[in-house]
Amino acid sequence: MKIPVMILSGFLGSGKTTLLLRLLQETKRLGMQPGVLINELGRQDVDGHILEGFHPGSIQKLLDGCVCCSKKNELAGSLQTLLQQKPSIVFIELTGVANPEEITDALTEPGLVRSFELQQIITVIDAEHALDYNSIFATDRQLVYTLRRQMEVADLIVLNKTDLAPQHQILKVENMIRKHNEKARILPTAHSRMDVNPFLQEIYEQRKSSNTMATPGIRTIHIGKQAVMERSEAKRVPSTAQPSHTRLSTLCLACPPHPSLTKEAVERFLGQWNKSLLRAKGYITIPSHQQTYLMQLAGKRVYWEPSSSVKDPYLVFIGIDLPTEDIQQAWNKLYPSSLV
Ligand SMILES: Nc1nc2c(ncn2[C@@H]2O[C@H](COP(=O)(O)OP(=O)(O)OP(=O)(O)O)[C@@H](O)[C@H]2O)c(=O)[nH]1
Repeated sequence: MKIPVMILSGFLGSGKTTLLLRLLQETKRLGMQPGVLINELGRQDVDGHILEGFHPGSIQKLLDGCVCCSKKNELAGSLQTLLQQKPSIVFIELTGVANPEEITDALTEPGLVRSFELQQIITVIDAEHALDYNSIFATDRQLVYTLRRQMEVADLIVLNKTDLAPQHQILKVENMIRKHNEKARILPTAHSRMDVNPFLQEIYEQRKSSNTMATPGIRTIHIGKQAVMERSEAKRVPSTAQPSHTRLSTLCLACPPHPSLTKEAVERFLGQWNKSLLRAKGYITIPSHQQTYLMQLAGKRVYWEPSSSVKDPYLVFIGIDLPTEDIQQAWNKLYPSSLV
């Protein structure tokens, strides 16, 4: 029986990892064995740390590039490694700038098609910021194209961060999504909180009975109480896909503890680069609190979450035309590591 694959797509910071955690909690509850493939643009792995404790050994990481372009050749190897763990389901969390159809294409290649079967593409949309992206990225047509494809090829759209957007804005985002995808169910959520059991229960039952019910080209998707039959090939567009991004770059800053490192100072530093900075995340130890935090800049918001300490704290920046050298120099000036 082929291993079902669930792809999680959606722009940077929309809530993919938050949803992945929910899916993993439910797979654990059902006693299923998940395999996870995480792809991150930065060299340092932030999401992998967040998932620590979940099924160690069954997480593969592809760092420092996007699996739909520069890391594409490594996708098959990572999936083959996961295969050795005999997972009952595989989740692939894409980078925020990945075009999911590139991965669906890769899954149909000879080395993988016999082992894996695409079950579902879930795209997570940030209700607070989605409407701004078209104007923010007006000059980067490839990125606008990618964001559109993320919506168009989705089977389910999780409209997340509804706690941060007024109702009239949520309706506008729904209309925008509908223009790009007439069929997919749109599920408004906060903190990617949704009932993931129906997705997994069906797979669990299928694998228990090893009963291949699927008619070729048709799959049954259960969302909540609704079951939708649809022809999968209708949405699978063969590779006219383009690489998903052009001007994106990443930077990793080392953050050894420094006496003047405070949350406020870090937020001021992030604000300095807000023209080009799209996302930042990483681990920082604040000496005055004697505490390490997972810091996340997503959209215009900064989140601080207490975390267990990490060996070498770091921050990953992701942005368009990011002035990486200027940022590095400014950081070194503020926090020379020799002062540690
Ligand atoms: N207020 C609010 N915060 C959220 C919600 N969902 C996620 N967050 C926070 O937003 C930040 C980014 O969430 P992630 O789940 O890491 O987003 P992501 O899509 O995986 O991000 P990338 O992997 O960088 O693309 C985290 O600090 C989350 O706690 C939500 O619905 N409401």
